[in-house]
Amino acid sequence: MRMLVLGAGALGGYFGGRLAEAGGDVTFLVRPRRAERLAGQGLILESPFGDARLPVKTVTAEALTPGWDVILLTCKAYDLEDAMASIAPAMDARTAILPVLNGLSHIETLQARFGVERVLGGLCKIQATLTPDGVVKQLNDWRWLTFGEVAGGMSARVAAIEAAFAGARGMEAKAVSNIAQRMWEKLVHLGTSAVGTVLMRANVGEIVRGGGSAWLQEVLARNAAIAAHHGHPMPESFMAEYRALFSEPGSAYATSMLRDIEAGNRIEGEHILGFLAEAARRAGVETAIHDAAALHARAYEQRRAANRLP
Ligand SMILES: NC(=O)C1=CN([C@@H]2O[C@H](COP(=O)(O)OP(=O)(O)OC[C@H]3O[C@@H](n4cnc5c(N)ncnc54)[C@H](OP(=O)(O)O)[C@@H]3O)[C@@H](O)[C@H]2O)C=CC1
Ligand SMILES: CC(C)(CO)C(=O)C(=O)O
Repeated sequence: MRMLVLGAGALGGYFGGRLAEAGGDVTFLVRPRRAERLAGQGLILESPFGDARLPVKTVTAEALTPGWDVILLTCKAYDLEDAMASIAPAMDARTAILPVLNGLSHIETLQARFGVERVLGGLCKIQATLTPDGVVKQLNDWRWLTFGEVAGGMSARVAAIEAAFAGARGMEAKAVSNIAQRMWEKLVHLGTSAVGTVLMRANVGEIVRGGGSAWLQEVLARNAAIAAHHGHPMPESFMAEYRALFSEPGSAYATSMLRDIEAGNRIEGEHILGFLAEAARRAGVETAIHDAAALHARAYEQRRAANRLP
């Protein structure tokens, strides 16, 4: 299976790197600065499952030609337009796009551009980051890449992707028959942790130790109500797992959005927090907390644009 990975950041670097390490046919579609760094130092992974420094194949957008089975799309939501323009020359009738972005609305955007049949659903449960010196760091043992046909059911192509990743260490890739439901579950999970950690500028343990466990549970309940209104009720087993996750006083759990804020980077505020606030309004769920989180993200972006970050 020929895989093109757009982006060699936290997720692209980690999952693409693990597949390359296992002998998979992987090429990274990167911008010139990252291409230069990868050529110089290789792709460096630091992970509880074993570190690696790998020579990897790269290509830049101008040199891209068709002939890929899968494009693993790992950009941030604010780069989606540019990423779609970059992958367009790679697309042909056999190519499936597997996006791992958080959120939901990118699926329709990709379908509108490339056709419904070209786009898979996908999500990741992992905590990883790209350090300023170009190292992909996995921060704990979360390692799951989950994907499937947006319309539901299994297919030869998603089974083939699962098989391609089978030998890769430090990750578990799974094809599922209900990816739409699973993406809503991820949004409820991420929505709770992003609203919580971004509004409080603290990790889950710090919020809980500060007396915020009940508040996090309320955010979780509201996100579940939003998902239910949109046709995706959360199973009780899911709620039990995340009620426990959001009550742990010792937890160091934080989101990629909080890490980006702390590093002064752009964030996916509208794509995740703005989307959730709007979805809450449509669902008739009390919106005050979601509105505050979305506003907080917008105010952060304003401050960043004004060059006034500490
Ligand atoms: N990090 C995490 O722990 C998790 C992240 N996610 C989600 O996964 C998605 C990706 O996040 P993450 O991996 O952290 O992001 P990163 O910023 O670490 O990586 C994204 C990469 O995409 C590259 N990119 C963007 N546009 C293009 C383009 N047109 N051509 C080539 N490369 C491009 C960027 O390259 P450049 O360096 O050139 O800008 C960047 O390196 C997000 O939606 C995030 O919310 C989900 C679960 C966990
Ligand atoms: C929910 C979480 C923390 C884990 O995958 C995530 O998606 C993120 O940090 O962006």
